[in-house]
Amino acid sequence: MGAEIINGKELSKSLKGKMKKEVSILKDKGLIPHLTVVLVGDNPASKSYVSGKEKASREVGISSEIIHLENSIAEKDLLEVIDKLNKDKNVHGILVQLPLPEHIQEQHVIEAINPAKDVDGFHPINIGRMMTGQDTFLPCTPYGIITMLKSKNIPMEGRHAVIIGRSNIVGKPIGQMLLNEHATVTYCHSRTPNLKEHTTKADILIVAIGKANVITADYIKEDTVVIDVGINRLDNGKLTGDVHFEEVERKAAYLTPVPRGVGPMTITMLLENTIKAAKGLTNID
Ligand SMILES: Nc1nc(=O)c2c([nH]1)NC[C@@H]1CN(c3ccc(C(=O)N[C@@H](CCC(=O)O)C(=O)O)cc3)C=[N+]21
Repeated sequence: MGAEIINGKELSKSLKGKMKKEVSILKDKGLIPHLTVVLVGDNPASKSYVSGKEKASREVGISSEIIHLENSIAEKDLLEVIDKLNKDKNVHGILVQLPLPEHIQEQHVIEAINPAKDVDGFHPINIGRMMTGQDTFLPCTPYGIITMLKSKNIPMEGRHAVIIGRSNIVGKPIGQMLLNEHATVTYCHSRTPNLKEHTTKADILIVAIGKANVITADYIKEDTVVIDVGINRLDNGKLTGDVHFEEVERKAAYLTPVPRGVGPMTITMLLENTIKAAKGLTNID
């Protein structure tokens, strides 16, 4: 037995193949989707994610550009850069890599992006549209998770989804999106007493804690679908998730690996959102 592994890297590959065809049709019509990524400072993890986004864009024929700014840039100067991109007709998608330096308020930056170009889906207008079930840019990581579940025809309707983590970019939105798919949703977080009491009732368990290997087999019942959103770099340089893979693999029905799980899907959904932005399909002004 053992869990079926949902390989995000392979699923990404097949989705990117389809997108490549779509982009080439758009190009024939004179429309080249363009993504601008704004990177502030020299955080090594951010740099590596940004180059992953650039590589994936290239693979499907999306034109992408990185604007690299000094760590010391003033908030008002960053907002000016965003304003220029908002006004540039050739820029369809804008992504400001997070986290930002401490002297910059992330929320100011997120709210400065034109919602019609907000391919991260972080703008309050897009969050509101997502919560009310309207067509919009869905945040990439949760969108990737839903896409992984659908790729395996895993039912969500009436299932009990338990989420560990309540960040604005993963925990909160994945709960809302699962609710839109008619799941019953429980949110857990760092102040939840008796975490196990909740996780052992989950049909679908979304783990976004940010601590290596904490979810062991005793946290789940048999046949749970376990989605590991954690990315932890160990001292030996290896990447690992929040889920103890070997233990949970023996008990779960499905499990996503780290690496090659949710991470690559996050980038792939960003490409989907960029194509959507280029086509101007969201009815956002
Ligand atoms: N505005 C903004 N939008 C984001 O979407 C965003 C962000 N800021 N800040 C940071 C997080 C993190 N994130 C990841 C993307 C790809 C992988 C990924 O491809 N991971 C590979 C491994 C990559 C490696 O080896 O380092 C994998 O899991 O297989 C991981 C993490 C996007 N984020």
